[in-house]
Amino acid sequence: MASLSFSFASLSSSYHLLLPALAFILSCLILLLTQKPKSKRVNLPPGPPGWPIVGNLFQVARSGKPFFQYVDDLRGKYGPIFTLRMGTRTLIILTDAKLVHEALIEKGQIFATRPRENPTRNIFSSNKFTVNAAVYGPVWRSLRKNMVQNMLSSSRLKGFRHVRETAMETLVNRLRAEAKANDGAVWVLKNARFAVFCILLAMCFGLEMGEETVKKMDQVMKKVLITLDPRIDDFLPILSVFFSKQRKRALEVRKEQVEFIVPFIEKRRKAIQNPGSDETATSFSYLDTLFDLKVEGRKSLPTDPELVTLCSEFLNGGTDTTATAIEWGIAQLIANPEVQEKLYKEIKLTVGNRKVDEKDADNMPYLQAVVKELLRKHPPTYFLLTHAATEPTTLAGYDIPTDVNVDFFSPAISEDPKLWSDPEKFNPERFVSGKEDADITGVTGVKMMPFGVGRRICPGLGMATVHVHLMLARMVQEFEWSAYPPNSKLDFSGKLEFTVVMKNTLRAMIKPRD
Ligand code: HEM
Repeated sequence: MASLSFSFASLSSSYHLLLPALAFILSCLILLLTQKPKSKRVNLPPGPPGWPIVGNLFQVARSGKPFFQYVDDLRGKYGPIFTLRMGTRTLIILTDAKLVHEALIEKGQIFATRPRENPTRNIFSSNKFTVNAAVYGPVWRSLRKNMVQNMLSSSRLKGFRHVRETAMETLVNRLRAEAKANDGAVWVLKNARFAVFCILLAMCFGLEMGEETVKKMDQVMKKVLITLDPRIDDFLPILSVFFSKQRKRALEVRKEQVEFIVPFIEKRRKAIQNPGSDETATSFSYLDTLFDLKVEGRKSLPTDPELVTLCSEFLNGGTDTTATAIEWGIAQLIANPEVQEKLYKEIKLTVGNRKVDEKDADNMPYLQAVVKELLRKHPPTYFLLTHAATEPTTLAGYDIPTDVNVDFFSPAISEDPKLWSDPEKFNPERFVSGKEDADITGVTGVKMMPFGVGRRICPGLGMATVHVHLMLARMVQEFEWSAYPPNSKLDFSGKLEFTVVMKNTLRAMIKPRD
């Protein structure tokens, strides 16, 4: 889930702000130089030399490269663990599977917390009152346990089967209608996103919602994500005086989010207080588990704004991540028609003429291999997964203080030639033969980490897997996918938004199967 990591996407565009701020920074530098040196030197991992106060911010901004590219280039020079100083923030970046295992599995408890947040994020996380943002401790345990046991366990998931079935029908119908109106061409991400958003909305609020409400809800969520994009003053808080307009804007967006979502919370509350009174209400929802949730160490129940935050986390956690996986998946099936054909044959052989059901995935080893390869090659949140240490510790002989971000750069692992044969190639066969299998939870060894590993591993892993298998299988069962414009070559470069999406949003041709 990308709200978990900094996107840095807008950093280069803030470059012009750095120069006028320089004078301000220099005066602070004088102050800094007059300070006494600290008694004990900390032995941090190596990294590019930076300037006082701003650290490596200038280099990153001036490089003109996307931040993930910049990080990727550094690992060639500094090895599997290195340090970047982004203003007042220190990032220690890990790019090696063994080190990830040491940090997140062997020393899992130490690296299970999150670093301090910037003020904007604190507003939208109700001061760290979400599973993702909570520091490792009682609040995190209570929220995570509730989400996993009451919503994401396999028995709970089964209860929402009808929601997924309806969403799949809607998806197929929308694709058919869009293709009919556009000579066979459809947008992939947008349609996949809509389908999964509808599923999560129904699970979250337990209310049937019309298309217009769904769209409005989506707009509100997107506005929040844009507001959360990091700004230069997140790294140089002394510049925050220049960003009062943006701070005011963040408060306005939060107000809009709360005012839009609270009426749905009230509607659901009334529906469960008076069963049968609301015909749009379904039998169970995430909200039902939150109304009376007793959180360890807190006397009060969650407030309405906190419920808004928790619902938003549920929706955001699973929407873009899953839709992004589908976009890359369809792109790979187009680029590798033999894989698409083999998958279609497996679907035909397994289900005959009826529609694919989510249980069918258990009997489709090739579908499972395609999805695993897809998550290896294109982990949707492949950028930095951000953790922090609960106590000072060491990794690879270097000191890891508690006030630094410990970031995991997962593509370096899932494309490591020491771990994978021909890692650049999209090749589901590697998983069919069993020669190159990988434990996706990382417990027995880390080779890929699309859902993270260790105590903070994505709690939605099971649900996300069901969604990706089902959606991909249905989309291939119903349609033959090819490039748009016909015979054109796909560009597989990515760009960092909330997740790592295709740089050129995928539009594809579909032909209904017989
Ligand atoms: C393909 C889909 C998904 C992908 C690739 C994905 C990926 C991730 C990743 C990489 C993390 C960070 C792990 C870490 O910090 O080490 C994470 C955390 C999280 N994800 Fe997902 N996720 C997906 C779907 C979902 C779904 C469907 C939900 C729930 C509705 C969800 C809820 C969360 C939450 C709450 C966390 C925070 C966990 C914590 O801090 O304890 N995710 N996810």
